[in-house]
Amino acid sequence: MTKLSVNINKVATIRNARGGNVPNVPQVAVDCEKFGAEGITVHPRPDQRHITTKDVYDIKARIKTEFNIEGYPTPEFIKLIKEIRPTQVTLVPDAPDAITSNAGWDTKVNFQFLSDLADEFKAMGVRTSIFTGTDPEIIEYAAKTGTDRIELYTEPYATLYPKDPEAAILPFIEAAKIAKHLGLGINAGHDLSLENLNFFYKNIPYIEEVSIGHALISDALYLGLERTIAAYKNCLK
Ligand SMILES: CC(=O)[C@@H](O)[C@H](O)COP(=O)(O)O
Ligand SMILES: NCC(=O)COP(=O)(O)O
Repeated sequence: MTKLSVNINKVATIRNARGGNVPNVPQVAVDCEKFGAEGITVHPRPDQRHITTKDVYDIKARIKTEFNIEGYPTPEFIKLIKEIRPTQVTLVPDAPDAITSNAGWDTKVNFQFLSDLADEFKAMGVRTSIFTGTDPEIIEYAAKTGTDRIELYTEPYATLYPKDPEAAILPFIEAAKIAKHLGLGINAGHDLSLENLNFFYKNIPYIEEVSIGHALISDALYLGLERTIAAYKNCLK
């Protein structure tokens, strides 16, 4: 079964536009769970432009499913993970001013850094996932760090999918096979949508979790959150 973790960054973007508490971000997290989400994902960024540090504590206090916190492992981020102890930490190599995540780690170059972090998070009982592309060598080095999982960066899949679905999925099928063979759990995310999710799932049904935010929250403007989450879960069958 592939779990759906709803990324609620964009809900915080709307809230922050006015500086008040509308929409109420932790309440939206609770409601996503009520509507069937099997996890909540947030990606607090250094400029706190959407999810704030306070949101992370407030969400942790309210949700009952899996909490996935994504981010670049600065000392502040590592401290947050130590205090919150989420279900999963996803390490992402974003520069502080990145508009959004735009690449996976070079796990060869950053091997020692990532290995030390995987040790540290695993010792505190937090599942670790490393954001990667599909290059086999990158995945081999990810496995050597001792990480529990990788998260495949699916933007290249989403971009090519409308033109050539078979070509778009091929590197992901190969990458997932290698990761599975190496004993890694596999997550996926970035730009997954109602248009491209089912094809991804059908080709790699053993993906453990997809985290989806931008398209899902956009769809919810038309369909409402409850129908939207049901529609996304329907793509994972
Ligand atoms: C790690 C990843 O793929 C991202 O999709 C991310 O969590 C989204 O971040 P933004 O919502 O800030 O674009
Ligand atoms: N890890 C990917 C994520 O959480 C959401 O990415 P997106 O759906 O907002 O592109």
